Amino acid sequence: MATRIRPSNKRCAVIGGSGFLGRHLVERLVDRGYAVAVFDIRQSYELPGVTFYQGDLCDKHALLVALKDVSIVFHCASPAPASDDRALFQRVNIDGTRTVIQACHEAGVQKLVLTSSASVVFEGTDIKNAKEDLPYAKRPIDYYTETKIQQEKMVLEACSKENDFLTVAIRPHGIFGPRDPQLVPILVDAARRGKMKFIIGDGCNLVDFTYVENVVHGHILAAERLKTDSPLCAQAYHITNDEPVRFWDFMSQILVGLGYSAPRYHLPYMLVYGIALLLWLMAFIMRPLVQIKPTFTPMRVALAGTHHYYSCARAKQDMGYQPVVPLKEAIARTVESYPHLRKGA
Ligand SMILES: NC(=O)C1=CN([C@@H]2O[C@H](COP(=O)(O)OP(=O)(O)OC[C@H]3O[C@@H](n4cnc5c(N)ncnc54)[C@H](O)[C@@H]3O)[C@@H](O)[C@H]2O)C=CC1
Ligand SMILES: CC(C)=CCC[C@@H](C)[C@H]1CC[C@H]2C3=C(CC[C@]12C)[C@@]1(C)CCC(=O)C[C@@H]1CC3
Repeated sequence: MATRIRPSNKRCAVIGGSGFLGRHLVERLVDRGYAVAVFDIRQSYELPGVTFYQGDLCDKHALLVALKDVSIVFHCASPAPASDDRALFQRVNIDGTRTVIQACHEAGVQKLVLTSSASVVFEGTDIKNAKEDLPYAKRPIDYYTETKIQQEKMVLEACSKENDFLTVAIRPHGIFGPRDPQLVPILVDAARRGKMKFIIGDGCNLVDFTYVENVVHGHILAAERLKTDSPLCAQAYHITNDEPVRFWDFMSQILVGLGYSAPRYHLPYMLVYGIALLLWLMAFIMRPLVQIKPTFTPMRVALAGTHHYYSCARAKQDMGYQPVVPLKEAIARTVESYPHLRKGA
């Protein structure tokens, strides 16, 4: 029988614990009796049982203070994909993750759980029910993804049974839920500016949107099942809701739930992609003179108009993963949690 960690004896750290996913993870860990250290460049809340350490993960000395007596580290810090800042992604996701690994070694941490991303294999074209053995994208869709690939490789390569340091990577996709600063706010902003009338393509493309509590569940299972003799060592796992949904149906359900109209008019995918590419090029050329942030980036159009959904069979098999909140319930909870974004609010 598999041995179970006794949470009350365990101290873990969540790097990026002030963020959307990180905070949900911290709350669940506290519920399960873990003592949690949060390490983040900002502190966004307070919670009994949680100690906050404010600092940059590129600073090993600051990290070492937070990792004292910690046996499990969850690394879910990253600059936001929308920042599109190559140097920042390189510094935090690559150099910073190397520093996290070094700090883990020096502090005697036994397990490192990385929040990677399913997009490490996405090149902007259809992905249907992909397993984890799909090769990394040769042409990643943006700098963020480029650095997530290198980050994942680095963490998995650091796994060493001899040195009693085990690592695993979780690849979520399209995380949503209460307090998410990205998905729902971007969507509502686009609706309020009259930009959510159109469906890109035929509207049939299937995508994984994953409720944050399911992603948290996957992380905690991974940490607790990661053992020297388990198949999880140095592996990556897709964690999804296991209910791929039409991208535009999902968007429509959120919009209608918040009182906005669902998109109705179809536009050809290639036309919109071409326009987005042109706008991106213009913004790039004019960068030295003026900073423009177009809503329609080629990356967003690709996300909105292609299939991208992933199999979580490996997580089911190796760690007994099953989503704990089904999609319908997850959408209802999410809509409920944004009263301030309702139409007319
Ligand atoms: N939101 C999504 O749909 C998906 C997210 N992910 C990954 O999940 C993780 C968490 O994402 P979210 O919670 O959505 O992002 P978030 O932006 O809400 O949280 C990231 C946290 O990292 C912190 N951080 C950033 N740079 C830091 C640094 N140099 N030192 C210390 N802390 C730093 C931020 O202050 C923030 O609190 C990220 O690694 C992201 O790549 C993966 C797939 C999908
Ligand atoms: C599944 C997955 C990886 C989701 C990531 C979340 C965001 C990338 C999406 C959240 C809101 C989406 C959105 C668009 C693209 C993708 C998102 C930013 C559009 C810009 C697509 C073109 C439109 O018609 C407007 C959309 C607004 C919302």
